[in-house]
Amino acid sequence: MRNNRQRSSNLSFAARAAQAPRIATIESLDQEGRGVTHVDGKVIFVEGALPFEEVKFVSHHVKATYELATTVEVIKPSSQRVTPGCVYFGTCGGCAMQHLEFSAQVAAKQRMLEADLWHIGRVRPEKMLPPIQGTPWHYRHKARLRVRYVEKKGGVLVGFNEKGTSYVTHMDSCEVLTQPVSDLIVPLKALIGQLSIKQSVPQIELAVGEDATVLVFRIMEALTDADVALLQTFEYTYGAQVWTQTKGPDTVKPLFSHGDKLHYSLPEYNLQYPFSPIEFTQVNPAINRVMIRRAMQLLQPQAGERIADFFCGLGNFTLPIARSGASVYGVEGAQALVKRAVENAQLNQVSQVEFAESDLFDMTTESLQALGAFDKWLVDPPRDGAMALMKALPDAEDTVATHAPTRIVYVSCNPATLARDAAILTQYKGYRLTAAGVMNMFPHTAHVESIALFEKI
Ligand SMILES: C[S@@+](CC[C@H](N)C(=O)[O-])C[C@H]1O[C@@H](n2cnc3c(N)ncnc32)[C@H](O)[C@@H]1O
Ligand code: SF4
Repeated sequence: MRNNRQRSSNLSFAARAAQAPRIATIESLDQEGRGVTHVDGKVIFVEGALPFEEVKFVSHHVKATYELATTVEVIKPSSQRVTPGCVYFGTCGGCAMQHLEFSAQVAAKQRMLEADLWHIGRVRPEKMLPPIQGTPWHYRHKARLRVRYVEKKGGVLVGFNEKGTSYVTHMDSCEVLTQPVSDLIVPLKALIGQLSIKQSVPQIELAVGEDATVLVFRIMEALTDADVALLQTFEYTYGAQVWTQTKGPDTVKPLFSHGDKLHYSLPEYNLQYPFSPIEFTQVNPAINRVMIRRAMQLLQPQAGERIADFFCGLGNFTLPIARSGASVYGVEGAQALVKRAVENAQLNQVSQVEFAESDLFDMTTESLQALGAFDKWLVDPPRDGAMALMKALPDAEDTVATHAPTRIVYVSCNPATLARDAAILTQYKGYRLTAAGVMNMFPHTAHVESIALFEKI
């Protein structure tokens, strides 16, 4: 009893001590863009601090093995520290790295990729590819904006969540959304404030195509005639199409049935991609074009080859691969995207493609063999990676199996799962990791997008 009491009073003393400002030198950046330091052997993640800086910080979460802290003063700033370009940086959870010079962000992401490949996958790429980077601002063509009616904050909030909370940021603009969409935030707040159902609009999904912008209002109650009139005036005034979603994805539809369709294009391959606002498309179309060019350079598709595009979505890589003359088999888990990919192939008159709907997390050696042999693979999985697919490949010592591709180009949005899958490929399946590199698809966030080439030994 006495010991317990003593331990709890010691703990609260430790917690109190941790809440007093302390000083430390930052060692590195973590996967979320926070500074990392160690004090008395305990790791501390310091929001707002950069490597090599001396900072004064205060902990707000004290655990036995780690602490979460916030910078209260930068005593010795990094030479790479810059003034954030957005006034909401620090409060808004949408960005994590605006205080770090842009090219240093890309270098930090490359270090994160190399660290994961080594620490998780025990593999180093034979060659690091030059990073792919584009414009740092106003690149974002897809986003989900939260909406909240908060009377005491003066009405409706429209924006991203505040960092680490479920509160909506009090914001009037955004430096990473396209400029026309950023300019819509204030009018959207005014619009929703006038709706009879202003407390029943939890989010707006936005999608920007080359000729159209669509705002999908999630609505939990029926619109009145007066609401519809207000939304129509908004669409007419600002040129952004108003769509609604009442329940599941199949209830997404335009409120007023007119206007150009959403689409993006890949001029290098003479391809057009119509898409629906809630279908997966890459958020940064400029980087997408460069990424596809890089993927083609690594894959080297040739006429006469048979190539698989796993996690193919609406055919973003499938159709450019097919333009080489190779025949391509695209596999995707979402039925709507498979349908869209088939339509896109027809629209672009690409004939030597086939698409199939399948859950690739359930892939087995037998189901992979049943697809027939492929010369090469392109793999672009979600954050969970493609472990089942990698495990389904024949083992390195299996010299009889014929379905092992000579090249695998792996596009990844999560370096940790890429590294795990790289370990399978290099340790068990007889592949070398011949090249890897980062693509700054999401500037100012800590999100690391990368591409890797595996070649059969
Ligand atoms: C990162 S996206 C890539 C899509 C496409 N390659 C592109 O560039 O637009 C990942 C895709 O994997 C699909 N997906 C997610 N889980 C899946 C699963 N278990 N089986 C098959 N596809 C899946 C998603 O629907 C999405 O289209
Ligand atoms: S997401 Fe937009 S509003 Fe939020 S910090 Fe980034 S630029 Fe600013």
